[in-house]
Order: sequence, then structure tokens, then C-alpha cells
Amino acid sequence: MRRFTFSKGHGTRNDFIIIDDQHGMHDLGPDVISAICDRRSGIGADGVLRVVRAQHVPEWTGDPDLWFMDYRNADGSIAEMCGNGLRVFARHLVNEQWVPTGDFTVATRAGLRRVLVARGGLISTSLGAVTISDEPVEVTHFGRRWPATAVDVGNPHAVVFVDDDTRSGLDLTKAPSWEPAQRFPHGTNIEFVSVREPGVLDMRVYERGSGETESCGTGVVASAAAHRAASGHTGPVVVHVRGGELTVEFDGREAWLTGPAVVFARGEFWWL
Ligand SMILES: N[C@@H](CCC[C@H](N)C(=O)O)C(=O)O
Repeated sequence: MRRFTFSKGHGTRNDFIIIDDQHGMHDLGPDVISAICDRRSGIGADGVLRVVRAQHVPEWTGDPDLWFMDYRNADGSIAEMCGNGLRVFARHLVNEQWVPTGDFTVATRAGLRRVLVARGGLISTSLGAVTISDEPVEVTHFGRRWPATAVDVGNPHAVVFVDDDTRSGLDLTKAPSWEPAQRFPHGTNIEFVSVREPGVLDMRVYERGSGETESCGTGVVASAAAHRAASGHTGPVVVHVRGGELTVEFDGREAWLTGPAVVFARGEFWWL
């Protein structure tokens, strides 16, 4: 029997199981991840953050001493990036005193990401360069069809603009799909966004590998980028999600995401 310690945290109610694995000793397969993320028979979470030194990540070729965020979706699939997860990861590193409060860099599958942790308050993270595609894509759901904007934030997104009633009335217990199917060969996250006023959005999200979640940091950034491109708005964008509120600012093509992150519990689980 293998024994693991874990912490639990969330960023705007996008929740994560955090597993410390400084020396890269834990081989967490999809079966372990999906079992612990189950909200009835496991601990329950939208995803897992494995905290490991970059030198123990075979595909990492950069600075070996950085902390690497090994993110997995609730179904055990691997994703390149997680915006809310990155803030929770940073909060955990600071709480454990593995890095000092302030400005530091985290290694991720999407590359290096800068983090700014203010004393006691919000956390800002760079999510790197955001790319908007002009290739047409449509999202379909329960017989309805909308044009979407494909946005890359390190991970893939399809952003759909809808009116407020459509967004709040959607049944996201079932996955939407997209056409052409080959546009996202590895799947995508899908955001349904309505515009309150320029720079203020409401968003719901169906996440690849996790289903509907109460927030998605990269989805918020993708929505803000698509909104800027569609409207010409240039200032910060505030995005309201089911779990709270996040702010996106752009420095050229580089996006910065700011919001809360808390780590609130610690425990143990066993795996045969
Ligand atoms: N919740 C995350 C995104 C997690 C990864 C996503 N489901 C994917 O598969 O790309 C966020 O806060 O960005």
C-alpha cells in the first residue's frame, strides 16, 4: 500500500488536490488521479497539482532547480497549463516557505511562468503570449450552433459569445462539441461568455478533462483576449465566473491574471 500526503486548495472555487513530490518519487497514473478527484468516493477536485523539482521531470530541459507544476485534469489527462492552479501552486510554495513571498518563476509544460505573490492578498501570474486564431470553428450543444473563437493560452480554448439568458440557461452536465472536429485534435476547453459592458464579462466553462467547473483561469484569459479582439477594448477585463471574479491585463500579447488562491486543508490517502 502506498501512502500519500496531500493539501487541498482552490482559486475562485476551481479546486485542486496538491501532492508534494519534491524528489519525483510519485508515479501518479490516470487511475489514481481520477479516483482521488471523484467527489463521492475520493477526496474530490477539478484537478491535481503535483509539486516536483524540475530536474525530476524528464521532458523539462530548463533550469533544474525550479519548481515544476505537474497539472492533471480530474479524469487523469495531462494539460499544458492551468491558470487557477498556478496561483494555488504559488500559494502552496509560499505557505510551505519553499519560496519567499514576492516575485518568482514556476516551470510548467507551457514553459516558464512568472508569479507575483503580494503579502496576504491576491496573486498575479503571467500566462504568457495569447494567440487568437482566425480559422473558423463552431461549437454545438443540444442542437444549437454558435461561431467560436479559438484561443491558445498554452492550452486550447473555444470562446463563444452568447446573451446572458443563454449563458445562464445552458445545461453543461453534457459536453458541448465543435466543428470541424480536427480543429482541436487533443480536445478543448469551451467558454460561454456574455458581455455586461466593455471590459466586464460573465463566463461559464466546460473544461476538457474535468467537465463544468466554477472557474477556469486560462478560460478567463481566453475570453478576455477574444473580447478585446472583437470589441477593441484595451483596458483590464474583469471576468465574473460562478466561483468569483478574476482580472486580466495585457502587456502586449502577454496576459496577466490576478485573483485569490487559498490552501485550506491537509490530509493523507492510501492507494493499493
Ligand atoms: N482550470 C484550469 C485549466 C485546466 C486545464 C484544462 N482543463 C485543459 O485540459 O486544458 C485553469 O484554471 O486554467
